[in-house]
Amino acid sequence: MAGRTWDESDVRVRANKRGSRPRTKQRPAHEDAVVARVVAVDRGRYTCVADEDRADSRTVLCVRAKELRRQPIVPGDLVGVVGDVTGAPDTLARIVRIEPRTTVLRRSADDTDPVERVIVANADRLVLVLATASPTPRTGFVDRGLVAAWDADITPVVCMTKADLADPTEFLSHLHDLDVLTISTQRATERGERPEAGRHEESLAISEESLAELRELLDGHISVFLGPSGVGKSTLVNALTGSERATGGVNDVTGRGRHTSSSALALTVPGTRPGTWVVDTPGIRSLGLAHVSEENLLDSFTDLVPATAHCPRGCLHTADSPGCALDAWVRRPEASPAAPERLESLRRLLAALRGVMQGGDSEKRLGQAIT
Ligand SMILES: Nc1nc2c(ncn2[C@@H]2O[C@H](COP(=O)(O)OP(=O)(O)OP(=O)(O)O)[C@@H](O)[C@H]2O)c(=O)[nH]1
Ligand SMILES: [Zn+2]
Repeated sequence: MAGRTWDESDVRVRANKRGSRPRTKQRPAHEDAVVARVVAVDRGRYTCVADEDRADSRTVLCVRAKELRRQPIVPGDLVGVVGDVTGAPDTLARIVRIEPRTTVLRRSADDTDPVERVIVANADRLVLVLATASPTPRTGFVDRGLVAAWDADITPVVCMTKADLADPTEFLSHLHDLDVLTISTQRATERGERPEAGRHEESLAISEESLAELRELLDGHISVFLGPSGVGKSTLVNALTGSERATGGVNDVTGRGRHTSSSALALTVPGTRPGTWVVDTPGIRSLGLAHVSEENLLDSFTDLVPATAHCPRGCLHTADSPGCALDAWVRRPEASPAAPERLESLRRLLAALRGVMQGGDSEKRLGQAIT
């Protein structure tokens, strides 16, 4: 079929007798649609898993119905699908409806494209992956990720990889005063040991204890993994999902040589219950925050918020704001040792957001400031 362009008219629409969608008055059309989870999007083709929580769950390749116009459909979305939903080879079904989303993870503007994009729908965990060492973990990445997660009503998790190389405790103390789930993972072999002879570095094994803990944390959730380059994110995702991102999985379905590098991909996690998904975000190293309001930004620094009650009215909370109560707050004897650094993070992010609002080269500035 190479070279041929499919469109909706190619689809033979056939009533589906096993439609599992509840019938409601609001949706008279497509009563026979089955509910499917979007797992990958590639040039107008949507790879979906129909009936994800049933024994007969299957992968169905879809196009979108014209009536959906240009509404984004992203991994994590639950959609109503009609047509041939058997998932048999060479079939193509049609997405006719996008179910209401519980959450939306956005990525805002980079400097060449001012449009804010939805990356993942319905995620309820944002796993910020950092390494204890090589590369050195940066608090700015975490602070920024926490803002993005809380702004989107998603529970953040900080995952420190390579615990075999260094002790994650000190870095994690940065999160001391915050309501954040943390976990650390490490390789299976002993510290300093070299990979087995003939074994490629990339196939490094993650310890079974680490994986069991992670599976428990992810069970029943839709979790987006995000991390700077080299932290071991792919190693983890591959170990959890059993997929080799660059080569396998969806490609069997879409028939593409390689998954498009910048889009997200939802993968199942063997050993967890149905409905558990890990969303890998290749190519996305950090989240722009241009869409986050200043108020939400401040609110996500829950450890610092109480101090602002003592600020003068209209305080901008910058280092040179007269009477800003934050400086004294982070130096209280009972404040966490990480507090001054958190304040710096907050001020960097505020400055970046304000730069954006004044019409600056947003993502670039945010990127330079934070990542
Ligand atoms: N010591 C140690 N090394 C690890 C661990 N996890 C991953 N690595 C190594 O870290 C390197 C980077 O791992 P990747 O999984 O490719 O990292 P990534 O975050 O996906 O980075 P990109 O491929 O740039 O996106 C590889 O050489 C891995 O073998 C770990 O727990 N301990
Ligand atoms: Zn202030």
